[in-house]
Amino acid sequence: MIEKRTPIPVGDAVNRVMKFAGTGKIESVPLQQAYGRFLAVDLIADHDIPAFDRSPYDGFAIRSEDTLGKKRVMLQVAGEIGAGSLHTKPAEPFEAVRIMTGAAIPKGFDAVVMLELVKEHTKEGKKLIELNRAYNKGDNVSFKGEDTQEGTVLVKKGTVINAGISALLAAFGYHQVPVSVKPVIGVIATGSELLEVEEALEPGKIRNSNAYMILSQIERAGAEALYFGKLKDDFDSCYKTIQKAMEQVDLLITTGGVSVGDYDYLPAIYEKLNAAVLFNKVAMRPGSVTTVAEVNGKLLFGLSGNPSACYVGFELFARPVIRKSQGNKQPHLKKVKAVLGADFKKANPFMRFVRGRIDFEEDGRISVTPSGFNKSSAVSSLADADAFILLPGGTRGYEKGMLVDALLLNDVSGSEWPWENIVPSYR
Ligand SMILES: Nc1nc2c(c(=O)[nH]1)N[C@H]1C(S)=C(S)[C@@H](COP(=O)(O)OP(=O)(O)OC[C@H]3O[C@@H](n4cnc5c(N)ncnc54)[C@H](O)[C@@H]3O)O[C@H]1N2
Ligand code: MOO
Ligand SMILES: [Mg+2]
Repeated sequence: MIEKRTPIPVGDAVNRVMKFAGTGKIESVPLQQAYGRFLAVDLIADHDIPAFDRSPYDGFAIRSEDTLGKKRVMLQVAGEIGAGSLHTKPAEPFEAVRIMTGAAIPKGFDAVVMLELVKEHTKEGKKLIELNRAYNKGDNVSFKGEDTQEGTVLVKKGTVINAGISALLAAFGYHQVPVSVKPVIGVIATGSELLEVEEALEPGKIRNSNAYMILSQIERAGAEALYFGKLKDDFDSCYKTIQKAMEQVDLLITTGGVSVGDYDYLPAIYEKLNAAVLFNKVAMRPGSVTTVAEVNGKLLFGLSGNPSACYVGFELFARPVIRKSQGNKQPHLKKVKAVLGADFKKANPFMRFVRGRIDFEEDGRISVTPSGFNKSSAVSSLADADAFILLPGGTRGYEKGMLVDALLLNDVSGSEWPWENIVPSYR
């Protein structure tokens, strides 16, 4: 008798898995290696930016009171400073200092005149400038703290470090950056039909594409992959390799062998490992066979052998665990509204995650169109997919032009649990 599996809703399955997302350790890495990592502390401004009033232009620092109510005024140039240099001589009435962009406004001066608005003269070996209007205090000054003020929380712990955050880390002196240690994710492909990438095709065999797909997905999710190779559908060798691999990783992903076929050994392996199966059937397409089990607090993901199902299973269940374990507060795929670019007239009781491509239309709308052959076994449509078209299960199909939800695959900002209140647009 074939074992009967009870499908659970996607949301319930995600919640079950997320309970086991650990909290990772912290390490310190050189700033140049911090891009893409998860920041492990709040980044708080410990000084104002700018830290001093400075000139936004190449020109002259002046005392605005010397120009008050005047249409024409001559000032004597008392010095010259580039960015990084200081002018420390006390300011005298009717003096100006030639100043470059970024240089600190010298004490006693309170406005800047752009070089282009000044006429320069020399009289008895002295440099003079002529202004043709009055200036107010603060004219053309970049003020201390105008960008950000001391004490401001600029970036929250758990955020993925982007180029802008790298700039802030540098600005606040983070030569070494505290980041979450990347979890190590093991990958094992199972299947007697699998050939190595470099092997020639043989009748009935296929090349192992899932492993390399998952290795890339692990990298995109922000973890470290450890590849254990491919295995034949053989209970003993699969059991031994999985058991040993579990000791070396934080989380293990297998592909294939989780369904009900004669050579689908993963269910029996979970049993022998004394693993608690969190679920072995999810009400979704593709990826309904996705199984997750837990041994001694470590998760074992049994992703489907079918490439599209495997891909979807990773993004829905493994990605958020990887991100949450690094302190990220928005570990799930970001959800946006998009106009459906194709018909899905056949109703399906399960929630569908169709691989799609996002386009920004000229009228400002976002559209999402299937990226190709749409079966669980499809591999070609994954190449062009940058979103999942989320089609809730129900008794009706979907038509081109309807507003649907799409989950973004390349976005790093992510989302808190995004599957609340998903209502098909025809309701
Ligand atoms: N009687 C039933 N049969 C099947 C059911 C079911 O409920 N009852 N579920 C189907 C669904 S849905 C899926 S999805 C697949 C899942 O199968 P497995 O996870 O057990 O995977 P395999 O049987 O090992 O392989 C399935 C398919 O994928 C190809 N494959 C496997 N590994 C790779 C790889 N590394 N790279 C590329 N392609 C791979 C494999 O050759 C098979 O074609 O079961 C259905 N059957
Ligand atoms: O797990 Mo299967 O992918 O539903 O086709
Ligand atoms: Mg199978």
